[in-house]
Amino acid sequence: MAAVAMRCSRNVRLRPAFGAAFSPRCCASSTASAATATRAVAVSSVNPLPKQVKIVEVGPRDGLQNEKLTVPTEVKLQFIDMLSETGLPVIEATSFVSPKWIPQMADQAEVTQGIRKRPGVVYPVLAPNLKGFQAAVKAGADEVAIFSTVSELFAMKNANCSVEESLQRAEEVTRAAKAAGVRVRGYVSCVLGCPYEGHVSPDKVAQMAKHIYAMGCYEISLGDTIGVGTPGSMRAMLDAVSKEVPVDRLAVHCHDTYGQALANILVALQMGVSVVDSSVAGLGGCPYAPGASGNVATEDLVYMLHGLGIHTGVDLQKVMDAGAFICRFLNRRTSSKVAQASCRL
Ligand SMILES: CC(C)(COP(=O)([O-])OP(=O)([O-])OC[C@H]1O[C@@H](n2cnc3c(N)ncnc32)[C@H](O)[C@@H]1OP(=O)([O-])[O-])[C@@H](O)C(=O)NCCC(=O)NCCSC(=O)C[C@@](C)(O)CC(=O)[O-]
Repeated sequence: MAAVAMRCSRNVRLRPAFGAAFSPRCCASSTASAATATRAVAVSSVNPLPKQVKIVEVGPRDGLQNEKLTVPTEVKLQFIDMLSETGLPVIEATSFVSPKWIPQMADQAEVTQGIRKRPGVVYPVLAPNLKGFQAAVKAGADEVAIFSTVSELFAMKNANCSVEESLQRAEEVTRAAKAAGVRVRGYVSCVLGCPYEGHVSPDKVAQMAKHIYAMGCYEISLGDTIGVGTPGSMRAMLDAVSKEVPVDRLAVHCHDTYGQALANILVALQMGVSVVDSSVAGLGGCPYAPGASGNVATEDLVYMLHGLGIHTGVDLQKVMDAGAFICRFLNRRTSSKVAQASCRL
């Protein structure tokens, strides 16, 4: 990795994430000070780092889609409303997929209709096919996301179709969306490895990204679905993809199975990417990607970006509060290292 040059910076003091009474599993005591300091540093690299990064919060969708415990609609709405107060510019709210496949998203219409939309915040929803798109629009969604993959076996397990069929479905959605004036984001899954097929060629990812971009998606999110990537494979993949799609139209979506997510994101930033997906408390994972763990935690991403002096517009404390809220409901420990550290665990 490139040499790190320190420069003068102000300390950032994180207040306690939440009180002991609020989350006893998480906080040892109400006096936990969580005095964590960060220094803004300049990372010298071939390309300058972006001054600003757009964070796409996927917690309410990717974060909850694989949870065993059914999360009531009111809890999801409170969670989304808390996230809306954090300064996050994009919050992926739910997915209009089959409830037989993803029972946790069965209340997609109620969630979409119930969000207290904050001006300036975008609330996309996943729509794998025309049926999902029409239901999403009927429920008031103003942006949708389609998904495909480079892996035949993953496409079959995840969406019960071939890659070709998934692209046909995506094409139908993007066409209908264009006619309806709805913006579409595109996901490509398994870009750094597939749970069924193993190694994935960067050129194949580049061709898929190009195809989906040509359909009219305004942004392509490159998913390391099972979190097997390394800074090396991320660099090789982005090298290939950025020859086909402008880098300012790319996002990265990193699961953290092997603990490489932040390192991979840093490489992506060095290569000019300035949109990053993340999930509060590190929740998430595709139910049809065995072995996948959660996404990079939004708290950890914000902490790193702010430490690099990169603007996000996000209030870390408020994100930690939203993470504590959902973890308390799920009765699970946060996967965010920053939230754990701030609780002095
Ligand atoms: C894609 C389908 C719907 C195809 O599902 P299918 O069973 O192949 O479709 P079908 O057309 O044969 O329809 C079968 C039944 O599903 C219904 N149906 C059909 N479409 C819909 C719809 N949109 N919403 C609600 N219901 C739907 C349809 O009406 C019918 O109902 P029935 O007659 O049996 O009662 C299904 O396979 C599915 O829902 N899969 C779930 C995929 C999913 O949500 N995976 C997780 C998200 S992707 C991900 O996490 C990766 C990502 C994006 O985060 C990035 C990364 O990490 O890489």
